This record gives sequence, C-alpha cells and structure tokens, in this order.
Amino acid sequence: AGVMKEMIQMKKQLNALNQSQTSEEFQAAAEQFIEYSKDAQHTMPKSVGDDQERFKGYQAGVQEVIDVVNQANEKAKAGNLAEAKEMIEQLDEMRKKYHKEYK
Ligand code: HEM
Repeated sequence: AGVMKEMIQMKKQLNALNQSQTSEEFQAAAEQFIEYSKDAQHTMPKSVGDDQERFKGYQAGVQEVIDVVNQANEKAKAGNLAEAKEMIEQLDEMRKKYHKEYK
C-alpha cells in the first residue's frame, strides 16, 4: 500500500493550515497533520524496499516536517497566526527535497 493514503491526508491538512483564518483553526489542522505524519512515519514506503538505513533516513525526513509544524503550532497557540503561516512556507521546499529522495 505504501504511504500514499497518509500523504494525501497530509496534503489536505496542509491546505487547511494555509487556509486557516484563526489560530484555533490552524491548531486543529496542525494536530491532524501531525497525526497523519506519524502514521506515515511508521509505514515503509515502497521505494525504501527492505533497506533499514534508508527507512531511517525517510523517518528522519518526516520528523523534520513534524518539527516545523510543531513549532508553527506553538506560534498559533500564542495567538500568532501570521508567524505560524509564515513558518509553514518552508514545508514546500522540504516536500520537494524529500520526494526527490524517497518518492
Ligand atoms: C508537507 C509535507 C508533505 C506533503 C504535503 C506530501 C504530500 C504527498 C502527496 C500528495 C503524495 C502523493 C502524490 C504525489 O505523488 O505527489 C506524496 C507521495 C509520497 N511522499 Fe510525500 N508529502 C510530504 C512530505 C514527505 C516527506 C518528508 C517524505 C519523506 C521523507 C515523503 C515521502 C513520500 C513518498 C515516499 C511518497 C510516495 C507514496 C507511495 O508511493 O506510497 N513525503 N506525498
């Protein structure tokens, strides 16, 4: 099955993060995003094969994304929606970089 289902859910929550109008909406989407990311992190994508070292690299990449969303969520919790949204702009580059490596 790979991680397609989890990735599509992450994409949906990323859209919700970008479209959120209040820091409460942002927080709700961030928590969902992190839940789906953790599901993805525990699942081996097809491209990894059975290579444990490569799987660890994949998991570290997903963790980097989780860390950014956690940090952005802290901004939202402090009521700082604009900074929270600014912070998640880096996810685009991270997604591109890791997709090149693992997709
Ligand atoms: C903001 C973060 C991310 C989003 C929104 C996202 C979204 C997606 C989407 C929509 C797909 C399926 C469509 C397509 O092929 O483009 C996909 C596939 C995939 N992504 Fe991501 N991704 C993210 C981050 C990552 C990271 C950090 C990794 C690895 C470290 C990763 C690994 C993969 C893999 C392996 C697939 C192929 C799935 C499969 O064939 O089972 N993604 N991603």
